[in-house]
Amino acid sequence: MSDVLALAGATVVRGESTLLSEIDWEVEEGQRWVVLGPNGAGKTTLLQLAAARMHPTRGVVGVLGEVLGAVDVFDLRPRIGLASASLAERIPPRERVSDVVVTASWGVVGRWRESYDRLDHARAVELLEALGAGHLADRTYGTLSEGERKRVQIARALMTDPELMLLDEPAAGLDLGGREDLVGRLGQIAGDLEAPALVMVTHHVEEIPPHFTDVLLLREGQVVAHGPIEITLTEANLSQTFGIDLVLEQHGDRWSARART
Ligand SMILES: Nc1ncnc2c1ncn2[C@@H]1O[C@H](COP(=O)(O)OP(=O)(O)OP(=O)(O)O)[C@@H](O)[C@H]1O
Repeated sequence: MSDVLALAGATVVRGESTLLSEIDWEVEEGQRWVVLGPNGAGKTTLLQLAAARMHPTRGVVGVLGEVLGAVDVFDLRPRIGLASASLAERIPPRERVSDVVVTASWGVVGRWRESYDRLDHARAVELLEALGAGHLADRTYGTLSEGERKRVQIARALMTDPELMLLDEPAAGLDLGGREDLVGRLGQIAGDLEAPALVMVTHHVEEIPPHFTDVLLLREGQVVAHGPIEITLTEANLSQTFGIDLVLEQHGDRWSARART
């Protein structure tokens, strides 16, 4: 199995609820995917499967050539960069920003080992600089604004030089300037041929960065459509996904949507 992600009939059931139903999805090297869908569609659950942090109830989930259930997930997880709100909540507010980034190489949150390689520290600062957050390296995480925290989380997710990078609503809670800054930076990462395969979850087409290649539209745990953005992100598909008649517009390499009036 050479795909970055290969899901076949992936289904997640909790109690009476089916969170994901029969998902077939393949992500290949070099692809940059956006996962779009309304609240409760199952986007975070899908990302949890991709992050090897959840197993499917039924079906097969392949991650970086390994099948979940037949691999030690602790070997797999360092190969995956994940930035999510639930992970961010676990970062101690008093942690120094450069430590928040560098501890990713140990797969831990919170600095509990004293000896990090100097090279790790240099890389952490380099990544922070690439995200426009180099000047924050010596601050404590709890003192940062939401936008600054998002940039630190992304630097942290890149720290292990992952083969797959997963971003769960990276622009949530940002003001317009912060969102545009982050979308621009994510666009730069997406345009870098050396960057890992990317999967970004969002509710808003306005947050799709330039250079993203593919989209998966999810509604009530089921795939509405998936494939190259240019042919899959249509008014009809988006309207079906959100259950509302939408006008979708493309402006160069960005998108916007609003209800049809
Ligand atoms: N352990 C659980 N038991 C039952 N239902 C659950 C469980 N975890 C999640 N759900 C439900 O599964 C559905 C999908 O949740 P998920 O967080 O994946 O959606 P989402 O698309 O990421 O939503 P949002 O955009 O609001 O973050 C939701 O209706 C949620 O309430």
